[in-house]
Amino acid sequence: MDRYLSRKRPRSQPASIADDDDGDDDTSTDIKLAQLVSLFVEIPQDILLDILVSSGGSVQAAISTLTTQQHDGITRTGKRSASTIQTSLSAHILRSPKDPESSTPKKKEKEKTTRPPPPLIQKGKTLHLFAPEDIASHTPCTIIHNFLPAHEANALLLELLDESPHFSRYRFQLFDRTVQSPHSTSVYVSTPHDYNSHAQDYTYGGTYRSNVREATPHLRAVSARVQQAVNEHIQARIRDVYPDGKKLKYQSPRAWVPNAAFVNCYDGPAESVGYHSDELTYLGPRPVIGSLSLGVQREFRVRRIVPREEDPGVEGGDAGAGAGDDDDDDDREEATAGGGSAAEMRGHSQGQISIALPHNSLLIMHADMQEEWKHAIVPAQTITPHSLAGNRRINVTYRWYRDSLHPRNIPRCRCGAHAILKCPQRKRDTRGRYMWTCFMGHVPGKKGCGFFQWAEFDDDGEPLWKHPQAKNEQDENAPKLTSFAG
Ligand SMILES: O=C(O)CCC(=O)C(=O)O
Ligand SMILES: [Fe+2]
Repeated sequence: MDRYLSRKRPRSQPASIADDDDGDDDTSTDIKLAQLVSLFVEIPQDILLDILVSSGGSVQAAISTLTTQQHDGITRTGKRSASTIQTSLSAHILRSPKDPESSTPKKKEKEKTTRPPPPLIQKGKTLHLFAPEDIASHTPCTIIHNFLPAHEANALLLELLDESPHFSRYRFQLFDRTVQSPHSTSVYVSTPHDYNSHAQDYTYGGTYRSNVREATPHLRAVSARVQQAVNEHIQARIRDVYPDGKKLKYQSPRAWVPNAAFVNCYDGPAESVGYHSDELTYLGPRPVIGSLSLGVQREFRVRRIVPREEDPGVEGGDAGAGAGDDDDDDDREEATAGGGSAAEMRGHSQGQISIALPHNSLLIMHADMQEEWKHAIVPAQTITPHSLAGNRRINVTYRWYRDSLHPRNIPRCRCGAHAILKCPQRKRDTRGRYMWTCFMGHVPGKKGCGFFQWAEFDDDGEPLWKHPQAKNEQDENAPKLTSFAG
C-alpha cells in the first residue's frame, strides 16, 4: 500500500458539513464540534454533530438553532424532540429561524415553480452531503446506495479492472500546451459494427476516439438495471421537482436507453478529473447520465455555474467565429488540472457540494445538470483501500447517444471535421442557447478554423437544422448505435 492511504481518520458517514478548507476537513469539523460541546455540555455529541451538519457547518448557525431549540425541543438532559431535530439536512436547518414558514408545504410548492432553492453554501466553502434526500434536494442528482446485488457489483468491478490496462489518457491542446487527462478511460459500445463506426466517426474532448471497446458481459447486463432505475428516477424528478411537473424544454420525452458507456479508472488518490460539463455533441441538450461507482470511495463535487456579471467579448451571431465563449477552455483547463488552476479558483469562489460515491452506488445526473452545473472527482488526501480494487476506483457512465446526432448528421466545420455541440454557461445573455463549434484547435498539432453556428432544437431536443442544405445533408440512413439491451 502506498503512502497515500489513510493518513487521517476517514470521515464517519453520513456527513454533511461545510468546511472552510478542503484540505482540512476533519480538523475543522472536530474543532467546531469541540466549540459546541463546550457551550452545550449537556447535549450529547451526536446531536451536536447532527445540528452542525444541518447548519451547513456554521458554528454560529448551530448555536442559534440550539439556543432556539432549547426552548422548544431539546431538554437540558439532551433528549431530542422528534419534531424539532431531524437528521435530514433538508428537513431541518434549511428553514432559517428568520423565515419560519419557509418549509411549509404551500411555500415549498411556490418555490418549486418560482425561484431556485436558497443558497446553501457560502462562497469558497464545500458542503458535504451523503443522505440521498439531501442530494436530491440540493443538486440535480439522485444517488442510490448499494445499487446492485453485492456479487454483481463485485463481478463488474473485477471485469473492468481486468479491462483497465487497455484504458488510455486523453491528450489535447490547451493554448500552447499539450495536456492529458489525470485518469484513464475507454468508451464501450454494443456491437462490433458500432465499434468500427465509433472508432472512425466519434470524437470526445476534441479528438477521434482511439480507445473504443466492445461492451463486456457484465457491463451489458448491468445496463438493463441502470436503464430501469434511470427511467424511474427521470419520471420521479419530472413529477416532484420540475416546474408544473413537466419535463424540461429540450429534454427528450423518450425512454432513456443507454448505447455507450465511458469507463474511467482512477488509480490512486491523486488521479482525478477536474471541473467540467459533459460534451453534448451526441447526447443532445438536457441529457441524463447514469454513473456507477465501484471500488474505492471518492468524492464527487458539483457546483452551479454562476453567470459572469461582466461579459467581456462579444458573443456573436451566425458569423460569430470565435464566438467569445470561453467555457470550453475553462473546461479543458480544469479537466486536466489537479487543482489550483485559474479556472478552478474561479469555481472555488462560488462554493461547491461534495457527494461521497461509495462502491456500488449509482449517481443519476439529471437533465438539469450538464447545462447549469459542473462536476469533478477531486484528488483525495486519503483513501480507504477496497478489498478487490486496492487503490483503484472504476466509474461507468452509461449514456444515450441520440440517433439524430450521429456524426454523419451534424454540421461540419471548414476543417472538414464534424463540429461539437456546447452550451455557453457563463454569459447571462446566451445561457440556455446551444452552439456548434470547431474543435480542431484542441487537437495536438492542428489549428482550428473558428467555425461557429447556433444550434436549434425542437422542444424535445431533436435538432432543427438551420440551413436547408444541412438538412439535405443529413443521412437518415446513418447507422444507429445499438443499445446495450440489443
Ligand atoms: O468518475 C466519475 O464519477 C465522473 C466521470 C465523468 O465526469 C465523466 O466521465 O465525464
Ligand atoms: Fe463528466
